[in-house]
Amino acid sequence: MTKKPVVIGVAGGTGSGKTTVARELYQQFIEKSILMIEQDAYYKDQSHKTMDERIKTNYDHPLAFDNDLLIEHLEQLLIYQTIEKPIYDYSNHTRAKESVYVKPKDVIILEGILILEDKRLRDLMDIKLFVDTDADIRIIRRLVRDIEERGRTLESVIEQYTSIVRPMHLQFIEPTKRYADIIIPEGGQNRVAIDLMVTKIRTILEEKEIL
Ligand SMILES: Nc1ncnc2c1ncn2[C@@H]1O[C@H](COP(=O)(O)OP(=O)(O)O)[C@@H](O)[C@H]1O
Ligand SMILES: Nc1ccn([C@@H]2O[C@H](COP(=O)(O)O)[C@@H](O)[C@H]2O)c(=O)n1
Repeated sequence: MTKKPVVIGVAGGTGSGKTTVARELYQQFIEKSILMIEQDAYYKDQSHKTMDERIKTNYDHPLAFDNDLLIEHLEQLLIYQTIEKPIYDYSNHTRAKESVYVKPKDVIILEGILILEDKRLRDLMDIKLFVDTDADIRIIRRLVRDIEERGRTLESVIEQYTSIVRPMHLQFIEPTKRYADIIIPEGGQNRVAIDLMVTKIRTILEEKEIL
């Protein structure tokens, strides 16, 4: 059997705890061979647009992402080739000038709001997770995070959430829950779900004779 990395998708709405879950899983396999890819790194480059145009962009629509590049990179990682992953700059709403070389590993964690929306991406995943957290908790978490880490104001987060993030979540993100193999309520604090996932990933790796 030809060796092939295991791909685990972690989807869910903004602030649901996707990154926290993905990092928990990452930590469990850090001694082995694991890497993490954030769909956010594949937001389309907007360096040719004005700041005003960038601020007004809908970042919660499937078309905001360069999934072609993301798929190309996943396919390279699946045949154990190194990729040059873009770095996203949330403060400037575009790709940073720098990128990062990512070496292939046996386990790939792919995390992002719309990773289950694109069938081509779903077809590349061995396990699909959806982190399910109530909208009130998600917006509180997002408010704090976007102000502390993404250079936003209270007013801008509220305006973006009500006009774009919420309706796009209902239209595009929530419906992808149906594609998940496992739905994880409350994310990173859900020890039972994390432990189950770790056991499952180990089994897959053993079956593939990777561990
Ligand atoms: N279970 C939790 N309890 C409290 N805060 C949390 C929890 N999970 C995540 N957070 C915090 O909420 C914010 C968003 O979490 P994150 O994992 O980045 O979500 P996502 O990647 O889905 O947007 C972060 O600041 C994180 O530290
Ligand atoms: N320039 C940008 C790009 C994205 N966003 C928001 O990020 C959210 C996705 O990231 P999470 O870590 O929260 O899953 C998404 O809801 C976009 O609205 C942004 O605000 N600005």
